[in-house]
Amino acid sequence: MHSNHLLLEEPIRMASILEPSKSSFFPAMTKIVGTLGPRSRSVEIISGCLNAGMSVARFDFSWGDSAYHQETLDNLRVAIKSTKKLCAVMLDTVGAEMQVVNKTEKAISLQQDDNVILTPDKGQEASSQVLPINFDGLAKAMKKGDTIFVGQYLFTGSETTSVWLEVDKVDGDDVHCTIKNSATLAGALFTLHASQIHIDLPTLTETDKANISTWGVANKIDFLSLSYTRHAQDVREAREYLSKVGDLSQTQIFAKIENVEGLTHFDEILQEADGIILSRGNLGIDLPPEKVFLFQKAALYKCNMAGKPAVLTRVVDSMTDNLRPTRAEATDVANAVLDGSDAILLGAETLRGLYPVETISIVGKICAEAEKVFNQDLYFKKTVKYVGEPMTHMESIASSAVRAAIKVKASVIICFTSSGRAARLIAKYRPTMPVLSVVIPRLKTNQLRWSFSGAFEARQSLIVRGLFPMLADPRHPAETTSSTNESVLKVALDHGKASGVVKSHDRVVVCQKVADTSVVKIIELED
Ligand SMILES: Nc1ncnc2c1ncn2[C@@H]1O[C@H](COP(=O)(O)OP(=O)(O)O)[C@@H](O)[C@H]1O
Ligand SMILES: C=C(OP(=O)(O)O)C(=O)O
Ligand SMILES: [K+]
Ligand SMILES: [Mg+2]
Repeated sequence: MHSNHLLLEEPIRMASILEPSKSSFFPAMTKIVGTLGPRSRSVEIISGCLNAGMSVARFDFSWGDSAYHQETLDNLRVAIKSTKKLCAVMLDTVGAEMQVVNKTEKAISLQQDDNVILTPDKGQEASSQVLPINFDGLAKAMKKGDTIFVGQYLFTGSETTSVWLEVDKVDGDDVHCTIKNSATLAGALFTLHASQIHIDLPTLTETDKANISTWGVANKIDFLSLSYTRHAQDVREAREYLSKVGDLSQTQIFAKIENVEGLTHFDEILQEADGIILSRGNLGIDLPPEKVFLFQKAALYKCNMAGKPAVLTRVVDSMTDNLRPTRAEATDVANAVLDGSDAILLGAETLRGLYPVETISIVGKICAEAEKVFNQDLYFKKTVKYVGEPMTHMESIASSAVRAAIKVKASVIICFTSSGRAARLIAKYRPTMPVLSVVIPRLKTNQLRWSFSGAFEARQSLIVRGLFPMLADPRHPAETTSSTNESVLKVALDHGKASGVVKSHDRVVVCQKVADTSVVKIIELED
């Protein structure tokens, strides 16, 4: 797949664009996070999603209760077993999300130029005249002329179920608005977005804490997607909560940047978080449209240089109802890869869309094409320069492994790792070939019982571009003697051969520790 590496910066023979791509053992190096919901919760559909390339399943607690999500997760577990595809689990919080309280779930018609009142009085029934909301402080935050957006949960922006409101006046706790476009609010949940204001709701709400301490702990979630992260302190608090709530000290926190407040504090949030979700759904409304791309490019660059995974949302909204993306969407997915995304997160497309499996498959195909023309050479130089000298030993080993693998046209890099850190560092240099991260379990104790580490670390690499985890047999102790190293390497190579990623006579770069010394070695396979 990497031998015919093209560069956009060099003249491409136009006819070569038409040449079909060779199929690979995995759909793409870029990962796909799928939100599971009504349209994607049967074992059959989830299996389809896994086979199409979904490697992280997102459970969004803005919607549905924990029993509902548990049923979906149980189905996911069955699908993982039968497809033999690994998949990590992400719990997405509600956070500081404003919602319309519509207990009867009756459809509500709103007419352009009519008036509607937003009230925190949840006792009132939702109607064309009044929309009760879950937030007391809206009136304090709004003034005449401000805009408010009300949309169906995971609104796509192209549907007739979303409205723009303009604030006329604030009256006590109520906000009086003029409706700017006619729409019918139909569906289970409507969220509200008020442009560029501070919403005085906690980032981790009581509901979120309850969901994490029950569902999250019971299911040992790999990732917490922290909605509406606005400050580094939000991440610190979430981390503290995870460590005291049960066995979740290993859960990684992905900060969702969804508004201008989070954007303003991006650098400090990135330092605290394990990864970033660029939530273009909400952020795309909070920012002027002409600025969205700039945030995307700047944020992805920062994540890349920090070596932390970046996930981009809302790429193929129109596929919620259609089998093909628009041209703009198809191009957007490719640009996300060229800009440095690790993963693409699908929301409405998989949750309530008509074509969850097809969407994953098409997004994967676009990513794979973009990866082929990603200017690795330029990226590598930028990264090395950014890191500066003297490099840490590990950084130097990781970058050298990638460079060697490219120079000898290795088909794969095999990286031994226990914490996952070494593999992530290699991924940071964006090798053009897959990295098999061989996670060596470590025996650990919490003073009550013994267990092996490794499962979290293996699943958490499922969100990093280019990393493909493999959990080594715990009977191989994590001692770095040459005989244990050799036997694990043999298993890894057999695994690589069985899955088709390595063939006879291929070159393979191996990154491991022998005794106390980190080594990068190049091996040439025989038959
Ligand atoms: N159990 C192991 N056996 C052999 N080599 C290992 C093992 N764990 C890590 N390494 C290698 O040791 C070096 C240091 O990795 P380090 O980042 O300290 O480990 P980890 O990835 O577990 O955090 C890397 O070259 C890595 O590939
Ligand atoms: C993914 C997003 O958020 P959510 O789906 O949680 O509303 C987004 O805003 O892009
Ligand atoms: K959410
Ligand atoms: Mg959002």
